[in-house]
Amino acid sequence: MTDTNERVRIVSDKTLSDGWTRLSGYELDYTDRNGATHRLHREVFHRTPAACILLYDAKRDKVVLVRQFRLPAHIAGEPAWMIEVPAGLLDEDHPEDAIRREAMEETGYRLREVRHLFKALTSPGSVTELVHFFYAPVDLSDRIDDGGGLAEEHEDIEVIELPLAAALDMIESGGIIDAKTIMLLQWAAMNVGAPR
Ligand SMILES: Nc1nc2c(ncn2[C@@H]2O[C@H](COP(=O)(O)OP(=O)(O)O[C@H]3O[C@H](CO)[C@@H](O)[C@H](O)[C@@H]3O)[C@@H](O)[C@H]2O)c(=O)[nH]1
Ligand SMILES: [Mg+2]
Repeated sequence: MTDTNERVRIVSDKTLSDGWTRLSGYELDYTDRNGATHRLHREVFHRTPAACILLYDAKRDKVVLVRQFRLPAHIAGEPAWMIEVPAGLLDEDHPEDAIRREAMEETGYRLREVRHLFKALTSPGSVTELVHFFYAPVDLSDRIDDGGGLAEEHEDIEVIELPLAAALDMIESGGIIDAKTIMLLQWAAMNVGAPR
């Protein structure tokens, strides 16, 4: 197998925008599978890593989800108060520490056992964002706070508890259109939920 790094030489990296997310314009020399080298221009959004989690109460057969306004969904013409699994940026923390913090801030659940499932690049053609996926079993006694997000960041997060089957149905009906949420609900259907 060819060392793919030998096929890629970054020639330059120019910052095109440096707001909440840095946008770079790269020039690179890319050698294709036939051995021909081409100078390419590619733009990359530098997002930092994130984590998300499926909270599942097996006794009640319910998943714990959050609903919040997402401007990019609004701009894309999709329903913008999106139903998602709890998620957040790592902010330099270890992924498990970060997801415990985010679960508490957004849902008020204090997690006991947390399982790392897998990681995924959410949009690898243009964005560096790597998301760590977690699962935690919960029950009602773990909910020690209201959640709702951080007031100082103007987070306005509603906690929604749904039967797993109802959440799965919302994927098909278009009520849930967030990719990481769809992935975790489908993982649950395959691994922990009651057979449908
Ligand atoms: N989008 C955006 N958010 C901003 C900005 N400035 C500040 N924020 C704030 O940054 C915070 C991020 O909250 P987190 O809970 O850490 O992240 P998240 O928004 O839930 O992000 C997760 O889900 C996204 C959508 O799937 C992912 O894109 C993201 O990587 C992560 O997984 C929010 O309070 C948001 O208001 C901005 O310019 N743009
Ligand atoms: Mg969040």
